[in-house]
Amino acid sequence: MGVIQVDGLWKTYGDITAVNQMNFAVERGELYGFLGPNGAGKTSTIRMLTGQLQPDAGTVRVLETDPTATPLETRRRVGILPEQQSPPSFLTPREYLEFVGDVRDLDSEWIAEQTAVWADRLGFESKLDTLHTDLSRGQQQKVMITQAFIHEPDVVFIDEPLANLDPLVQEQVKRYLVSYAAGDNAVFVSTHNIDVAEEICSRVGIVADGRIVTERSLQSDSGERRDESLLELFLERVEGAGVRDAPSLGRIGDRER
Ligand SMILES: Nc1ncnc2c1ncn2[C@@H]1O[C@H](COP(=O)(O)OP(=O)(O)OP(=O)(O)O)[C@@H](O)[C@H]1O
Repeated sequence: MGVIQVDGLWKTYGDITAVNQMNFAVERGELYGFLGPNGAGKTSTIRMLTGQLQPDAGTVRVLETDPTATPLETRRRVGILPEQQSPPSFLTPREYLEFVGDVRDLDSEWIAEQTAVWADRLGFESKLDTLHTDLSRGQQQKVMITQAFIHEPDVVFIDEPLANLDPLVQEQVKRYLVSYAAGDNAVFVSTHNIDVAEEICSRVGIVADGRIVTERSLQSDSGERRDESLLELFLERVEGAGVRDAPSLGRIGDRER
């Protein structure tokens, strides 16, 4: 069984089927990219994997916990960087990371040390005692990345990890994600950035209309990365699934062929 195991997952909102018989598994050591057009069901899936949303059917296991039955246990053991979320405006990064450490029962000295390590790594030392409301979007994203990793979880879920980051920090974060997964952890990244997925992911699942339409390993057996374009595969599979929200993809794909 994978550290993330999804079988027959199903979620509807009224008449809309957001997740439709989704199946996949992620193993330790993988940096798994979850790719799909707008409305494909990625956020709904992540929310069910992290105990924030109840499925209508199917089973989900994360580190052998059941996030639908014991969401707090799952959330204690994983890191989560949700889509477009900011740290609380009325706290500073130091206060917020202390709070995160408290919630996770971590030693306060250790959290203080880790806060310094992460502030140095991502370059927000000078902002540690500034209210989040006075930080830029990118500086807030650095704090959100820190809270997802600070307790060294075995599994991390990240929605658009590089949003708002400058190119230098993007490179650092990409390298960190690769090395973190390689350290016998699993990193699950939802992104629209196909180039980044192709660069850092060891495997991707392409989602369309609420299900995985294809999976691809991005490393050959010899460990070399493959030559075929992930963008081409994405366009072909998403169009093949007849996705409602992607009417212009054919034109983009035709131009590139
Ligand atoms: N709370 C909700 N109520 C009703 N419909 C919803 C709700 N949340 C999502 N949906 C619908 O479910 C479908 C899947 O949405 P979801 O947010 O999971 O997609 P996504 O792949 O994360 O999209 P994006 O890439 O645009 O963030 C969409 O059609 C969306 O409109």
